[in-house]
Amino acid sequence: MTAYRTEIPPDAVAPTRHPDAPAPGFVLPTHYANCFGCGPGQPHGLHMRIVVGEGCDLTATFDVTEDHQGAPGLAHGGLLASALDEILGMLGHLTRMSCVTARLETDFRRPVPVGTRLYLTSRADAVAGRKLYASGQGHLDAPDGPVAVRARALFVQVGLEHFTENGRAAEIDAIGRDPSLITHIGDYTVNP
Ligand SMILES: CCCCC/C=C\C/C=C\C/C=C\C/C=C\CCCC(=O)SCCNC(=O)CCNC(=O)[C@H](O)C(C)(C)COP(=O)(O)OP(=O)(O)OC[C@H]1O[C@@H](n2cnc3c(N)ncnc32)[C@H](O)[C@@H]1OP(=O)(O)O
Repeated sequence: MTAYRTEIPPDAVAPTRHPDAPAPGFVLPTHYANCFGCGPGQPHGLHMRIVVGEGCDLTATFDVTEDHQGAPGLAHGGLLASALDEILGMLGHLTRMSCVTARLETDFRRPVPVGTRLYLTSRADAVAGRKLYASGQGHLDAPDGPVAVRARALFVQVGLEHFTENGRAAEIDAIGRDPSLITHIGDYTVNP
């Protein structure tokens, strides 16, 4: 079995913000209405609202509630990793790469109490062919608050067939009936 790593390879280049990437301040639309991370149609989801930054970077806030507990009054680590996965994966909107998470490394540096507002950031660090390397973190209660969680990730660009060939037929068929359930990379209105 391959021992995978997330180190940026020597042939990687700096990520390029696509000329048609949304402007700083733009709130990215959900990529799938039933996504656990950002979908409005997902009652148990995180409902993250992700905002485009000045470079190849994004920000979001995430309010930790009693629904997110792992230990009494503290956030579940896997759930915090999910929030980071979401804001990292959405970087593909800036580089115009439709990606899935191949690897996600998370450091939990401080406990995150219920009632915390986490200020999340992500940025694209490098691109090597289909591979997008990214990093992100979550600050406690203020954009410059203490770092509670941080992550490094590798995303791999995939075609539409990744979803159509692997997703359950019921959900794929539902998109066929209602294409507004998904937003493809680049398929949004910047100035509605
Ligand atoms: C009609 C329906 C359409 C629906 C579409 C709707 C929306 C989607 C569009 C955009 C998404 C937008 C935003 C995303 C927002 C949120 C983020 C959430 C994202 C997720 O939550 S997504 C779920 C979890 N995710 C998976 O479910 C992936 C399962 N997985 C696979 O599907 C394959 O594993 C895949 C595709 C990753 C690779 O497979 P593959 O066959 O295409 O390519 P291959 O294996 O050759 O890897 C290529 C190069 O990556 C290196 N590599 C691969 N894996 C590595 C690892 N772990 N560590 C280090 N390096 C790794 C290789 O070493 C090689 O490197 P090299 O080229 O240098 O040799």
